[in-house]
This record gives sequence, C-alpha cells and structure tokens, in this order.
Amino acid sequence: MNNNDIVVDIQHVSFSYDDKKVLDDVTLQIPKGTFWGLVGPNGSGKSTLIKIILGILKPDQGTINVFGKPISNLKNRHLIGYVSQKANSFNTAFPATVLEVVLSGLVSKVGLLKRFTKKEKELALEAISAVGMEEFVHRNIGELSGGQQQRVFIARSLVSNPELLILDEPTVGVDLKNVENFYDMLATLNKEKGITLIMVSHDIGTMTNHATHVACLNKTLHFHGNSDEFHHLDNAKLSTIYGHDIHVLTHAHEHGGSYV
Ligand SMILES: Nc1ncnc2c1ncn2[C@@H]1O[C@H](COP(=O)(O)OP(=O)(O)OP(=O)(O)O)[C@@H](O)[C@H]1O
Repeated sequence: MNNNDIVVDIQHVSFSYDDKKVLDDVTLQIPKGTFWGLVGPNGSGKSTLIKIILGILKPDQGTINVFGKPISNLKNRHLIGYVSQKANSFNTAFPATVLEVVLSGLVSKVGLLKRFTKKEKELALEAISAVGMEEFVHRNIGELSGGQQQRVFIARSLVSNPELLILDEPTVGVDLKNVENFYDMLATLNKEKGITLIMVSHDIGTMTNHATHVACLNKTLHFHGNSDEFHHLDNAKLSTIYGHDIHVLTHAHEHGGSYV
C-alpha cells in the first residue's frame, strides 16, 4: 500500500499515566476511506489512544503520523474532525440554534469576530443535511434529543471538510431505535464523502456490523482487521480479550451477531 493512502500511522506506541501502563506497543495503520470501530473493555486505553492520535497526549514510546506528519507538525488541523462522548451532555437552556452550533465549527477558520458569509452558511446547511437534520436548522440545540444533538455535533465537525473524523462513544445517550440510523448515517458519510472514520464504541455488535474494520484493544492490540475477519473470531478469543465471557446474541442482521 502506498504511504499516501495511510491516514493514521501508529507505530509501537506505549503510554503510562504515572507508573500505570495503559498502552503497550500498539501498532496500527488506518488506510484512507476505511471506517474503523475501536472496541475493548472499560479502561482498555481506547480514549487514551484517541487522545494520542489527536496530539492531546504524547506517547512515551513510538510514533504517530497523521496525513504523513507528526500531529504537532500538521498545519491543516481542520482535516481532522473530533466529536467526544461529552458532546451530548448539553444544558437544555443553551441559547444557540442548530445552524449557529454548526457555524461555530468554522470559527477557527474565519475567526471569532468575523461575520459568516452566505457561502459559509451554505456550507453549514450542507453539513446539516449530510446528517439528516434539515428540519431542525432553526431549533434550539437544547431542545433536541441526545442522538439529534450528536448529529449536530458531527455536522459541526463536518463543516470544515475533514478527511478524518474521530468519534469517541457518540451513541452514549442515543436511544436504541435511533442507534442503527446513526450508524447508517456514518456509513453513508464514509462511503459517499470518502471520510475516514475512527469510532470508539462499547456496542461491539452494532459497531462491527457497520464498520469496515475493527481494532480490539486491551492495553495491547489484540486484533485488527476487516469486519468479516472479526466476525470469524471465536467467542473464546473474544472472552480472552475482554477477561469475561462474551455471549453472542442472535440478531436479524446479515452478520448475525451482537455481543454483550
Ligand atoms: N488522566 C488520567 N490519569 C490517570 N489514569 C487515567 C487517566 N485517564 C485514564 N486513566 C486510566 O487509564 C486507563 C485507560 O483509560 P481510557 O479512558 O483510555 O480507557 P477506555 O478504554 O477509553 O475506557 P472506557 O471504555 O471506560 O471509556 C484506565 O484504567 C483509566 O482509569
């Protein structure tokens, strides 16, 4: 594979908080246009790895390149969109409309004091429509459900045209019946806009039915590969990774599996 096709290149990364090692020799390459589900039990280092990719934390050992460069040297930060799990814990009285929240994603590009142009408003409306929230453009963000708010935050990160979108547990607070729609929307962004996606999730079953690839972390990387390979892992291997029994629930989906 050509090096230009690798969006995130993680090589032998280790990281400790004080003397507690939480990532040990993690090596993973994320090719352009793939949708990765990053799964693993509580406390397995998923969020820490995301923070390292984003440059919020520095690895003790190893290297990370994003778009071919160490993140500290990456000038085009707007190529990376990030939506954290806390994005949906919104105060219901927050006085901003969906359009205003999405436009605020352009602030780092246009500056706080500049007024938004017609073109920028068009970009915001396009991002809002990409996440299926057209009918809520002028609604107050605080009046929306958790899942709808997450869509708005994704639109906010899409407005600067990222090529890599990183989502940390975005379905927390999204009701079950909307989770499938939410994943479908992400899969469409991945396929139609070619955005490379990395998504942390606890929900292995739904995640691995929609992502193209899966990375299974528990301090070390226990598995990485495409979703079909993941579905062929046996329960014993998954239970070793998770440290407890993982049961496969039958599920009406083509891959037929949900894990709890
Ligand atoms: N700032 C911190 N200081 C010290 N220890 C931390 C800090 N942040 C996380 N940890 C510890 O590092 C380990 C990995 O945490 P991390 O948040 O990366 O895991 P995670 O897989 O994202 O967990 P979860 O699925 O529960 O969100 C955990 O044991 C956690 O308690």
